[in-house]
Amino acid sequence: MIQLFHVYKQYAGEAPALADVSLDIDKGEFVFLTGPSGAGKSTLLKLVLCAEQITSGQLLIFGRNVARIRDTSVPVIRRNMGFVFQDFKLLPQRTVLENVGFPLEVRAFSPREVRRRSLAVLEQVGLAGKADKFPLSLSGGEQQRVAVARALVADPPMLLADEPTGNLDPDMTLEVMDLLSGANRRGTTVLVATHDRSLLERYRHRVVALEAGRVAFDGELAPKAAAR
Ligand SMILES: Nc1ncnc2c1ncn2[C@@H]1O[C@H](COP(=O)(O)OP(=O)(O)OP(=O)(O)O)[C@@H](O)[C@H]1O
Repeated sequence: MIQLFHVYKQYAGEAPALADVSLDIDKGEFVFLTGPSGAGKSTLLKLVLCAEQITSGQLLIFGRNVARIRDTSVPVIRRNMGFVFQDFKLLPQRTVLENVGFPLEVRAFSPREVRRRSLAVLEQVGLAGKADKFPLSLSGGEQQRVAVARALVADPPMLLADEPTGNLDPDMTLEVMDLLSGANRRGTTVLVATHDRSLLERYRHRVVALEAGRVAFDGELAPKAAAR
């Protein structure tokens, strides 16, 4: 589903943000991307989201070489992805229901269908009662769940999340992780960047650890470390 071959990403600075990264993420996988601050996690997600371009190497997304992709094709690729950011990126002037329905609106679903599906996914994240509220009147955890609902509403084949639990307390963290795991069980490929080692140990998924832009580890944590 996502393949990187010897990918380098160099911003203006001297050291590359990603150096010689080769990875293969299959359909239906749940992958944690981890590593210290500055290791390149967000950069890798941005490349997959086509928000940044690789400097060299090859990146295939849904089998498509995106190094030579035209700007007009980017929305087509993104239509197959949901994303969750640490800072939520909710639209403050729109209600919770409207925020969640946004990905369906851009896909030209009828207003009735947008409402039906948005309410259903809000129910799933335990926020049906907040549908008519505005995001800023919600707690951080609730806003994050709205962001997850928005990412899931269109049932995307692929979900990307950058520190989706970074602002949450332990209970909310588990709730958000359970939502992501539920989507994965229904077939969505999930890629989550996180610093939080306890998540890696609690959820037995593939772990890709980056260090200074390079893959330092790729596999499952040893059973001893994976306290369940
Ligand atoms: N737009 C940019 N311009 C220049 N350098 C950048 C840019 N974005 C990231 N970098 C640099 O690239 C490197 C990797 O950054 P990145 O944000 O991908 O790391 P990260 O692992 O996500 O870190 P964090 O956990 O702190 O978010 C860092 O050295 C960072 O300073």
